[in-house]
Amino acid sequence: MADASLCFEQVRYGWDGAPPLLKELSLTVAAGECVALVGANGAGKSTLLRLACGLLAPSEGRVSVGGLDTRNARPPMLARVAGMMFQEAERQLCRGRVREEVAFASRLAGLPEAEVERRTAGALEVTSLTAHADAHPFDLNAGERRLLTLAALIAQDVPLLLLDEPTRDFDAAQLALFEGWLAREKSAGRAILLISHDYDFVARNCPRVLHLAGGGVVADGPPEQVLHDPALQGDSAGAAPTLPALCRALGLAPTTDAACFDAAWRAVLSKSRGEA
Ligand SMILES: Nc1ncnc2c1ncn2[C@@H]1O[C@H](COP(=O)(O)OP(=O)(O)OP(=O)(O)O)[C@@H](O)[C@H]1O
Repeated sequence: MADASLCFEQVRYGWDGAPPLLKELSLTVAAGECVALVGANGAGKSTLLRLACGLLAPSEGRVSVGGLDTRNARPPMLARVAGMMFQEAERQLCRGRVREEVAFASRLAGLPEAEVERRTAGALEVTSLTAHADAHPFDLNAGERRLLTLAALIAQDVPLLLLDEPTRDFDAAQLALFEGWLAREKSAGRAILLISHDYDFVARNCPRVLHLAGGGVVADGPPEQVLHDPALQGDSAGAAPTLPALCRALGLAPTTDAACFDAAWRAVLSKSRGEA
């Protein structure tokens, strides 16, 4: 897989007329990492993702993807390295048929038609959308529309994926499908930076979490650590993940792993039975 690294160096960015939203922000995401970006509403998470894919350019500092400086690289070059899923799926849908939407980026990249069709069929299958291939994207339900944006990214086959609240429209079956796909992509070495307010989802799927606040990354670590930062609990739309919260309430070491929790709790129970 091509170089998937993402690097922010001392990045500053402010929307027109507003005070700087991001200030001297530095971070890296390496190939094979699945990193969650969390923080309060308005902290600048979506803005950061747009900077990461080159839709926005930093006022100061440097953003690079796969070694390309986003300020200098041409959009077709960036599109070979990074793909983005927007927070509102419908905002990025631009074709009148599901299969056309999935094929769009590969066609734009000038791939041979046989390859475009192979990728499109594969992506529709992975996302369980084959039966909807000839539907209009706006005739899909919200979760299917979200899966359609995922299918388009799968067909684009880029090493770095930027996903803005990817799970927000999913029902339980769609979420399970998405988490299965995510696990396979992680082991294939794809780099993923995703925004989520669902901390249970983050705890299950992202070994590294970045907390964005005050224009910078204020915490960077495993979910057990970052998602329990009192500062995050105070200002975020999310809620502490259930399992570590339960561990804390029961006086156990926090874990996001159900089997570890089960073993620790059984040990406590058998100890208390022995003492009784
Ligand atoms: N297109 C825009 N034009 C001008 N200002 C914008 C634009 N998009 C975002 N902003 C400003 O940037 C701030 C941060 O927005 P952003 O969407 O990056 O935050 P966020 O952390 O992703 O929030 P949320 O969790 O609610 O999605 C907003 O409060 C808004 O004032």
